[in-house]
Amino acid sequence: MAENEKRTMLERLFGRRKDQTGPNVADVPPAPQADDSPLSPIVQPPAVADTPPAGAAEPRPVAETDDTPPAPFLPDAPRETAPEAAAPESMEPEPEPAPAAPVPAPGKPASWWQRLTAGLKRTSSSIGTGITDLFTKRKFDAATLEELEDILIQADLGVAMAARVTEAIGKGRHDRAIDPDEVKGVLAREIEAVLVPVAKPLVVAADKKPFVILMVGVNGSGKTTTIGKLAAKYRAEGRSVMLAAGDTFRAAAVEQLKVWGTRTGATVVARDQGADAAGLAFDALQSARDTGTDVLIVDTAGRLQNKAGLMAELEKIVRVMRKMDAEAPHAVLLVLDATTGQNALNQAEIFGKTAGVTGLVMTKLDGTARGGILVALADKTGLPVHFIGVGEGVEDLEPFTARDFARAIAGLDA
Ligand SMILES: Nc1nc2c(ncn2[C@@H]2O[C@H](COP(=O)(O)OP(=O)(O)OP(=O)(O)O)[C@@H](O)[C@H]2O)c(=O)[nH]1
Repeated sequence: MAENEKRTMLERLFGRRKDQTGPNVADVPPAPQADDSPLSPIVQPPAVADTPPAGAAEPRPVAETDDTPPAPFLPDAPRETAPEAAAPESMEPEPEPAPAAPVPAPGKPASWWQRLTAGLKRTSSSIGTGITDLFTKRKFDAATLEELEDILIQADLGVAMAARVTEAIGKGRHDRAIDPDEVKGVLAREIEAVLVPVAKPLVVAADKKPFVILMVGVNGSGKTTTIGKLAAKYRAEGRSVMLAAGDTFRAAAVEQLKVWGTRTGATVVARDQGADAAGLAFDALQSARDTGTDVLIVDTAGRLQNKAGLMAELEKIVRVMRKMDAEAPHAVLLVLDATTGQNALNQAEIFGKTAGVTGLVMTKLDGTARGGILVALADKTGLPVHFIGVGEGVEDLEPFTARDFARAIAGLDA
């Protein structure tokens, strides 16, 4: 790639003003006011006691939907083609999409490795096929190195990371024929080395009851879906779970959470649209304490009238919960949509500074050829990555493991 092209790419990737990214930037103030509206009646799970016990083989909520094709993205989900369209600026309620329900995809492979590789297929074929094409019947020289770097940049590994990996691959291999699998092997090792320090499980401490998880992220990033997947996971482990519908900005988000509550056997605490999210979180925490609930997961709005309003609301939620439990929330998970590409870096920076993010969940890795963004994130932020989402189904969320991810995106076997 020519120098000027690379500069243009650098500017495109990193040169944007911060205020052009993130949830909203308009400077229109009023944050939602506290209200006294009572908690809506707690939505009781249908038959929590009948829910499959720990270790139940299939946590899929609706087995009979197995033949249903995956639901399309909600209309407001950020797309790969329009990564900057993170959040419109209006306070007007958007048209209500049908609540996204957990949708097991038809004929999904059973093992995690198969699901992971299937989910990361777009990224791995872009990198893997690119490398195979590049190195078949060609020697390793400056031109192939440049092309390799381009392949990695296109997969969103980031310019700095791509340059580092390319350099490592090039070491001692100049002017000799090289097997594409050797290149993929070095690539996987380099990526794994970056990912190992951030691949940390989310430990639900048994002595924190409830263990409070606050979910943050821009609208459409997959917060509510991830909450549903987490609820299913914890319920399958035999824990009691309460969900607080803190995205009071969007009525459909509350409905969506209730669907997940019903399907996973988690209790849902909700209020009317526009209610004070911090008050709701406080009451949910109280209720979770009173009922001896193991895990409380608090949803939040991804879109408010502006970025400052959103951050103020998140700060208030944390402040208010700490009045009852000085250590709450015990985890603040930032949900990032992989299809937004480099914009995820800006979101990590903004939410990391203001919301006290303790870990990341990256969703929609199945919807992009640029899954390398997770490597760039690990490299730049060092934030722990707890889970990745590789599909809309309830089973498509798994703990993040460095080696598996690195080998999968390099297009190698387990
Ligand atoms: N393909 C794919 N789709 C996903 C994944 N995670 C979530 N989605 C879809 O992304 C869309 C948006 O997800 P939501 O969970 O509603 O996102 P949100 O962050 O709660 O959005 P708001 O409620 O608007 O703040 C839904 O259609 C989900 O099914 C994933 O890992 N892969």
